[in-house]
Order: sequence, then C-alpha cells, then structure tokens
Amino acid sequence: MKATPTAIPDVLVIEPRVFGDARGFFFESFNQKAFDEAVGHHVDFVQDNHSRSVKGVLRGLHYQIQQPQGKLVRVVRGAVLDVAVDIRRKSPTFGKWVSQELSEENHKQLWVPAGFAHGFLVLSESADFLYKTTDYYAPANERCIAWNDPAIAIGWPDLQVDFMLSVKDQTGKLLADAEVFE
Ligand SMILES: Cc1cn([C@H]2C[C@H](O)[C@@H](COP(=O)(O)OP(=O)(O)O[C@H]3O[C@H](C)C(=O)[C@H](O)[C@H]3O)O2)c(=O)[nH]c1=O
Repeated sequence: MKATPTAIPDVLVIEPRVFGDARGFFFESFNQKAFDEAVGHHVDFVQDNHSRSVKGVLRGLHYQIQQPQGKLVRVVRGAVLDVAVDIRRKSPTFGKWVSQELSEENHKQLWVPAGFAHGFLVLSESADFLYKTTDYYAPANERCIAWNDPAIAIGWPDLQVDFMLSVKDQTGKLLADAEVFE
C-alpha cells in the first residue's frame, strides 16, 4: 500500500498493491497496520457505508460538527471526483480543497480526516461508493456547506448534465456562515 499526501498533507491518497492474474485481481482494501503506519497513529473505524449514485449526482459537502468523522473512501464501480475541504479554522489550509478521482479502475482511496467537509460528484453512468467512518452517523450533528460556494471555488468538471443534489445539499451554507472546527 502506498500513501501519498495531497496538497493538504493530512488528506492522503491510498493506493493498494493490486495482484492481477488470469482470474482477475486481488488487493487488500483495508489493512489496519499498514493504514495506521501511513497515517502515523492508530485509527478506529466504527461504520462502513455504501451508496450508489447515477451520473451527475453530487453528494456533499458534509461533515458532523459533533462526533466528527474521519472517512476512508473508495469506489468499486464507476468513477467519482472526490473532494475534501479543510474547515479547521486554525489550519493554514482553511477553506482550501483537494480532489482525487476514485474509480473501479484506479483502486485509489482517499483518507479524509475529521475536520474536513466531504463530497463527491459521479462521473460515470453509475458509481458505487464505499467508505469507513471513525464515528457513528449523528444526523443532529450533520452540517452541509454549499458545493458551489464561490469562496471555496471547487473545480467541479462540466459533465454536460445538470447536477443532481438532495434538498439538503441544495441548501448548504456558505463557509463564511457555517459552523467550523476551532
Ligand atoms: C450518511 C448516512 C445516512 N443514513 C441515511 C439517512 C438518509 O435516510 C439516507 C441518505 O442519507 P444522505 O442523503 O445524508 O446520504 P449522503 O448524501 O450520501 O450523505 C453522505 O454524503 C457524503 C458523501 C458524506 O461524506 C457523508 O458520509 C454523508 O453525509 O441514509 C444513514 O442511515 N447512515 C449514514 O451514515
């Protein structure tokens, strides 16, 4: 497994070692020891999630202000552009974003620690998105930042289709008005 820091160093791109043969492939999608070594400390995950979305679906930008969740995300069918936004007020990269294409082809994963807003846009006709979280779902603590906040200016690609967002995601707050991590 290879871990590569992104432009926001706490956000890591994780690339598993893939063993291919005439039957297909095998790779360890998660190894606690290797992951802890990559992150530099032990990380416990308590929940696995799986969502399926059609092309043009944008889910995000989400975080839990209490019980913040670290997320280890990957795509097993299709492709998404995954985005993490640093919303730790004291961070030198506060308000900055990083993105990574995750796909069934590249097997890449993104480690998004607590302290970030997270979202993704589906690039393929459909995408199955799987992720582990370090704390449990707590809807009362869920917050949403506007995917199109000009102050963040995420470079979402033009898919030539309208983006499809939940009502919640259509009404995300601007970062300037949002609760962030102190
Ligand atoms: C997140 C979550 C949702 N749900 C239920 C609540 C709703 O009835 C239904 C759909 O929830 P929602 O529309 O919030 O799902 P997403 O838009 O995929 O939310 C996720 O989107 C972005 C990508 C994130 O980073 C978060 O993990 C999460 O907020 O699943 C649960 O029962 N448990 C959960 O952990």
